[in-house]
Amino acid sequence: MEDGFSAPRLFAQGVSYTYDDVIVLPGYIDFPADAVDLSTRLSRRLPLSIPCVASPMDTVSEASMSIAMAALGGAAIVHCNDAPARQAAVIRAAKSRRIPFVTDPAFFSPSDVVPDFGQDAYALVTESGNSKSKVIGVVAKSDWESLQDKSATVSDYMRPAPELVPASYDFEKVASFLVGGGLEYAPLVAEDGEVVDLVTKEDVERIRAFPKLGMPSLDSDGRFIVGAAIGTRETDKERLEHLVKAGANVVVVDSSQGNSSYQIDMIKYAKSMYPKLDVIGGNVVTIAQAQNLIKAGADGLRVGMGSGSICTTQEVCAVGRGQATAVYKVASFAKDHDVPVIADGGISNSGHIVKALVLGASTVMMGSFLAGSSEAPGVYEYLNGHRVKKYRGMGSLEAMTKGSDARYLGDKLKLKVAQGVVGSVADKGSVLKFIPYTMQAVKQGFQDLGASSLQSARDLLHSEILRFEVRTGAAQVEGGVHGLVSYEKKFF
Ligand SMILES: NC(=O)C1=CN([C@@H]2O[C@H](COP(=O)(O)OP(=O)(O)OC[C@H]3O[C@@H](n4cnc5c(N)ncnc54)[C@H](O)[C@@H]3O)[C@@H](O)[C@H]2O)C=CC1
Ligand SMILES: O=c1[nH]c(=O)c2[nH+]cn([C@@H]3O[C@H](COP(=O)(O)O)[C@@H](O)[C@H]3O)c2[nH]1
Ligand SMILES: [K+]
Repeated sequence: MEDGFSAPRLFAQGVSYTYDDVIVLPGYIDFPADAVDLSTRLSRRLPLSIPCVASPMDTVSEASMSIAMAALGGAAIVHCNDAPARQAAVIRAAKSRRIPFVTDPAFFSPSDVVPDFGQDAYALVTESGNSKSKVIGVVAKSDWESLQDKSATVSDYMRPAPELVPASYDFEKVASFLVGGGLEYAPLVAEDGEVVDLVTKEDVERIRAFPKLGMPSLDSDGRFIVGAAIGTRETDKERLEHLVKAGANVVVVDSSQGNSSYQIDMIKYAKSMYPKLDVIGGNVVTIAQAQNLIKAGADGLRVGMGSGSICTTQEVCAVGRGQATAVYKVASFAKDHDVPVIADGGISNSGHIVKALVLGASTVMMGSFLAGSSEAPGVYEYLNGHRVKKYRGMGSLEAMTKGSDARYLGDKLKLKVAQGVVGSVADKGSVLKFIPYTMQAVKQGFQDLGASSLQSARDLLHSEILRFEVRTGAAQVEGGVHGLVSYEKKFF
């Protein structure tokens, strides 16, 4: 007897469904959750060990996020709401190290007086007071605080030059260098002599308290894989050159509606200039859009229009698609061309990730899910007693105005209409902690539906063994916490 709907039948009803509308029926379990393999591809030639990608947004993805996501086995796409040289510098910073965090220490010169330590316990002293000159000592904030004579120069109370660690060392190597050597701190130094960071014993302890890191995303030189966004203007060709020189492993052509002559030309240009570079196109939500971008040479597709948490496109332009339908339709088409699909936007819990992957996506791209982390750009603020970080749409007036110098140069006379909002999200701590828990939850979801890998989920989907149903409003209420006077929702 038939039970539930197959995906083709579910998505052929003329209804735009999103993740919360659908539910996956359980399958048969004959393996432990830990055996679920979430390894995948970001684009045709770029493998990842977890299906997570950080959005190219200026409140999400810069160096710190790129490093942490690559260390976890995912990736981040550095946003392009900045001058090309600045975006390239972010890529270089991310690729200059193999540890999963950035501390961004202060640099002083020996003649400095009244140094500003910021939040740091230590700062580096170099010959000319910048990262490009030789390390000659370290100053501790505590030493400065206990100084009687505050007019002393840094050279009067600095500690001797510390032992240096090559920036190519990964976290475990740096940790054993510090701990094994009984050291308090050590500067990370690149091959060209530039000081990349200062790692302390406290950093090592903090990272060791997080779940153990899995297989990081590394390029053939053993450096972290980092992606970058570009636009579709003439000036983006020059940006692309900067990014490729900086070592970007993949570029995402970043438009809300990717099926345009502008984007098709840009994909063709990028593929002809840099044949070894994977180029991801988007955004798309239909088969016809996907077809054009694949024909132009796209190595990956970003799917989602209006599904983002900060996104007002569907309200403003009346165009878009429910995200579950969009992912299923585009992924079903793209698989026949061996083009991986990124389900972009609308992810607010691990169940959404399971649904996106089960419907054919190879990865999920997340903005709001990551924007409250310590790795996202910006500082924490307090709002009605909650610790929050700012999160804004790249189509919000604020972001458009900020990017106007770079992105909208020449468009100054055009009327700008926002397709996004500015808001804030709750502090979530480090992605190095909550992404491993999220991945464990995704593995449990895969186990419940009887899929031990992304490929096996896809086989179940296309053989129509995997069954779905639409949830009514009441079923959605039932599926959430209900009927309690009060409760606390703790994820891990
Ligand atoms: N995923 C989504 O649903 C949405 C995402 N966004 C995000 O907001 C940001 C801005 O997106 P868009 O507004 O789509 O930026 P965009 O730069 O792709 O497009 C802005 C406008 O410029 C036009 N344009 C693009 N290239 C051109 C060229 N070479 N010559 C002449 N005109 C050209 C486009 O047709 C469009 O009217 C992106 O980061 C995007 O990801 C914005 C809205 C929706
Ligand atoms: O309509 C939009 N207006 C915007 O201003 C905007 N900025 C980002 N995005 C898209 O939203 C995705 C992130 O969505 P989430 O916060 O739901 O993860 C991102 O990855 C983008 O695809 C926008 N969409
Ligand atoms: K939305």
